[in-house]
Amino acid sequence: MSRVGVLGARGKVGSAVCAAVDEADGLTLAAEVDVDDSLDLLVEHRAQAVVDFTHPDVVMANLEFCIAHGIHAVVGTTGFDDDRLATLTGWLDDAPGVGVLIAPNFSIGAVLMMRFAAQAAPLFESVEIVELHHPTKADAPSGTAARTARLVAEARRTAGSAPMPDATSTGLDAARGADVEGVRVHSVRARGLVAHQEVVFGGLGETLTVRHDSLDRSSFTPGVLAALRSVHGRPGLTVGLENLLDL
Ligand SMILES: NC(=O)C1=CN([C@@H]2O[C@H](COP(=O)(O)OP(=O)(O)OC[C@H]3O[C@@H](n4cnc5c(N)ncnc54)[C@H](OP(=O)(O)O)[C@@H]3O)[C@@H](O)[C@H]2O)C=CC1
Ligand SMILES: O=C(O)C1=N[C@H](C(=O)O)C[C@H](O)C1
Repeated sequence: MSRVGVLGARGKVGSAVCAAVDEADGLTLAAEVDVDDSLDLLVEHRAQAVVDFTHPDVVMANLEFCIAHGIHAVVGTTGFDDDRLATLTGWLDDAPGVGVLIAPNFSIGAVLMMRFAAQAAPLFESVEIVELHHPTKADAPSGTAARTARLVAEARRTAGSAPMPDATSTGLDAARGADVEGVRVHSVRARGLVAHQEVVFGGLGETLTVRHDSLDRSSFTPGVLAALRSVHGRPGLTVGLENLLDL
């Protein structure tokens, strides 16, 4: 039986996670923490693991506290670059036995979308990513899109792919999207959307579009519960839900 604290408990995903933990066998919802609540609640309520769906600006301070107090963490909050991951690894080196699992996306469909995109990447001349989200999202591009772009870029580098064709020589700033390791990423924000992504591949006389849609935030909770059930057995840093799946 693991006692779970949820950080960002009143947020869009955090509230869905609280409900899922509350109903899950073998997990107890021990603490619900949101903005302006003290992290000491986690210690007072003897949380053994936390789930963090807060904000990129606060997630590092949350994790520093948890690791220092020997609390495992399952993290959905975005904003993890190489510097942040290196800092986390340093903290974890000083806290043997503590596990932190970060996933840019906890939905099974998104994990498969990233995997399929990486598989297709060396086989097409062109690839661009379009991510579409609700307008209350703080970060652009999304963590999922950034991760997909890096996986695609790595697959193309490994295969020795030629540069993508693109004759653009004039245009408005940002019209061609953000450049993530040479892969163009376009971010759409619109009311009504939840979380969606298309990876568009182009080859001679054909295109392939790999698309994933999270239609409801319940899409993230099975992955979060699976991570909670395994994080205590994975000391150190794990990045990506795919590490828990037999793909
Ligand atoms: N990896 C994944 O599968 C997914 C990741 N995400 C990511 O998760 C994060 C949260 O997303 P979402 O739920 O949509 O956002 P919300 O804004 O709906 O929820 C975040 C919650 O955290 C609260 N909060 C802010 N600061 C703190 C703090 N220091 N301690 C505790 N709680 C705090 C916010 O309060 P207030 O509003 O008052 O600031 C809010 O209630 C984002 O980074 C998002 O990109 C989202 C979906 C899936
Ligand atoms: O903010 C969101 O909503 C989401 N954030 C994550 C991201 O940035 O990739 C995961 C999913 O796209 C939903």
